[in-house]
Amino acid sequence: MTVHIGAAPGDIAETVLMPGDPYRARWAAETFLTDAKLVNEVRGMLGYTGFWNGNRVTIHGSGMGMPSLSIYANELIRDYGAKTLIRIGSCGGMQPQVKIRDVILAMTATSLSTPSSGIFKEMNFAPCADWSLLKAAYDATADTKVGVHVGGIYSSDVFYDERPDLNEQLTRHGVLGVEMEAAELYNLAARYSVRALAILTVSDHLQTHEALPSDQREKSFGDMVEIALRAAFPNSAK
Ligand SMILES: O=P(O)(O)O[C@H]1O[C@H](CO)[C@@H](O)[C@H]1O
Ligand SMILES: O=c1cc[nH]c(=O)[nH]1
Repeated sequence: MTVHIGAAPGDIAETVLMPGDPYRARWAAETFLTDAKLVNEVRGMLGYTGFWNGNRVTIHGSGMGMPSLSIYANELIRDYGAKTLIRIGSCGGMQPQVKIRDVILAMTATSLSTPSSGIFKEMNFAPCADWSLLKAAYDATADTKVGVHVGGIYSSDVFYDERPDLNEQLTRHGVLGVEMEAAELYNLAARYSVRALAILTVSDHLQTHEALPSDQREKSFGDMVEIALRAAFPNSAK
């Protein structure tokens, strides 16, 4: 047990899928895993461990924002031995070719600040995805019908943004979408020599102002979960 995770030692798999929303964790575990067991519910942050095609996997919420993600990712890596962490999140589209429900594989994540900014100080560290996971995820999209984009995203500290000028510059520089956790996940993965990738489904669009309702953000992102599982276990027969 840690301060924020009630799981017993050994209850967490080496591969962890991390949605921001704990109810998305429950939905994904119930939909994709066999023998899924609830291993954490401290503060309502649900975590489940079960099997996908015989492979042991945990699906655990991160909460919203990098400070929250940092707590869970630190404890999962340092106390429970997680080795592969894949964020399965929602994001806002920032380019015209990025459509609602498309999937983004985040190669890198720009940020204004992260919980690691205090360590990096004046350095502009470039957090990036694990190449083997990114490639496996891209390969896994070959059979999907959803639109897929690979590139940079923006990890914002805020959802209600008062700096439209920043979004303008990010869009101008090809950033595909905005969310709130990936940059710190990539920082922590680099620090502790584990693998990380953020896979995001576009839930709303900053230019068209289309938006999916919250129940669909919780329960309808099956393509993304399937891509994440196939990326984590590329040799597993489907
Ligand atoms: O859908 P999740 O994974 O929570 O991700 C996105 O949604 C939340 C904001 O609504 C933030 O956590 C953002 O990163
Ligand atoms: O952080 C987020 C997540 C989804 N959509 C957004 O616009 N921002």
